[in-house]
Amino acid sequence: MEQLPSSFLSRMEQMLQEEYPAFYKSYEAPRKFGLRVNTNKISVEKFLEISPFSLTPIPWVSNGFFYGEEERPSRHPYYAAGLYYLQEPSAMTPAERLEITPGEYVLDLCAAPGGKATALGAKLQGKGFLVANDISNSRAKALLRNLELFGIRNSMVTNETPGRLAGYFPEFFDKILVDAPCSGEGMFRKDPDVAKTWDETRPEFFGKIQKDIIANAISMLKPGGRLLYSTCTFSPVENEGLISYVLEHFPEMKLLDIAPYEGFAPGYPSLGNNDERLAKCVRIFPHRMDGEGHFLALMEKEGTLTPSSDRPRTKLDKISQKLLEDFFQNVSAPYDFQKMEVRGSNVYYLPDKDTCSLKGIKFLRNGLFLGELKKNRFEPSQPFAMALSGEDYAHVINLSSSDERIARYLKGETLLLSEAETPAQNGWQLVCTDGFPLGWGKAVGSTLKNKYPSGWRQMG
Ligand SMILES: C[S@@+](CC[C@H](N)C(=O)[O-])C[C@H]1O[C@@H](n2cnc3c(N)ncnc32)[C@H](O)[C@@H]1O
Repeated sequence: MEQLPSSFLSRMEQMLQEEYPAFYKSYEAPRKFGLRVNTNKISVEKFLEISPFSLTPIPWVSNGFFYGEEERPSRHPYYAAGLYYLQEPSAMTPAERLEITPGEYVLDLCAAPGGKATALGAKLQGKGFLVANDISNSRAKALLRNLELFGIRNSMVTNETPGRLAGYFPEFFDKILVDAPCSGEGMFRKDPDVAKTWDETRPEFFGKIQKDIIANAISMLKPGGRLLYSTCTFSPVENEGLISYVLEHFPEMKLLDIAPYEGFAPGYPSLGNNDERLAKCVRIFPHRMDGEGHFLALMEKEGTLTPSSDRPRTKLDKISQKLLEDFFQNVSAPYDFQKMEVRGSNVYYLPDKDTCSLKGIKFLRNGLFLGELKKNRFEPSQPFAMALSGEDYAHVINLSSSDERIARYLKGETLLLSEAETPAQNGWQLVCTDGFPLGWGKAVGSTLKNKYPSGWRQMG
């Protein structure tokens, strides 16, 4: 274990008192590795039937599993098929404890690289609207990739400050997750570099940013809507202190109980403004359960929730409609042409949401990028392949996950098909592994031209 900052340790000793030796000792234990099943693509039961990994359930997360350090799930074809996300177990808790009903409008305000946004998107099951925002452009790109890999089709990825975003979405969302930038004290075991860059001023520094973020988040929450605030740090000012600020300045916000787990510890009223309600918050400590460290507070805004609507409202020109109809003859999944929008030559499938002006908003993607209209044809995109299931497209090349050609496909190589695999008709093929889409290929006889985009390829 790296040397931990002494002022951090003495603060933890004061906070934990007789529990402190167990907390300190937990840093000698190896870190825990977690995998979260993408229920947008596969049920937990079905995944367990096909999983090649040795998995143990994470008891407080319905679709989360521990895996051993020796396993390499990021190298398996199922990773490229978007069947799971690799995530530190305690970091799975915030999205798990924010209940989502398909059809709701959901915001993940500090979303990159998407550990929690992918979970929220999966819970929406393709219905409603997810805005996944991050202030950092480079991190927002990684966020978009993860949402695409997960096959989330009803999301918008924005790259805004919370203040500007609030101007577009006043009292708009049913649910909001604020997984705030923080001093990261819960990451010291997982990532020793965080401990090296930490200093005593970090909690105060982040505390100020968090106040601005939460105030804007509250303004975007519908009356009756729910907001979950989380951090991966132990410092009081960023946790109970921040929630005390909310209770004092936003009387319309009340704290709710969080679905219990025996390893959770309650928030400490004495570390905030002594308001007893702070005990409804949850603290995750590494000596009490198999997670690195987190803080959660679930709040509701006074009022009655009004349902979100889902009006489709686009109209395609005749030529685009014809080219899309030709391609979609082979797609059995229900895609509604009234939700397709052409921008330049690109075609997008828009999320189910009410019309509101988004003029000037900085975004990377609104809806699912379906593909491109060329002169006399439609070319499907990689994110579209990831949003389909193996049964959704008429022409499939299905390779076993143990087939050596999968690694070559993911590197962008042309593949040779056996006689039995060669399709009767040339053209677009959905390349799958064990029935789960990886991307597109184009068959010309027994040759499968590779359409896996260069930006998605795996090197080495
Ligand atoms: C804890 S990380 C989010 C992790 C993410 N929720 C996940 O599960 O993968 C916090 C994020 O907040 C972003 N951030 C930093 N300052 C911000 C600000 N002032 N407003 C909004 N987001 C901010 C960072 O770029 C970072 O991606």
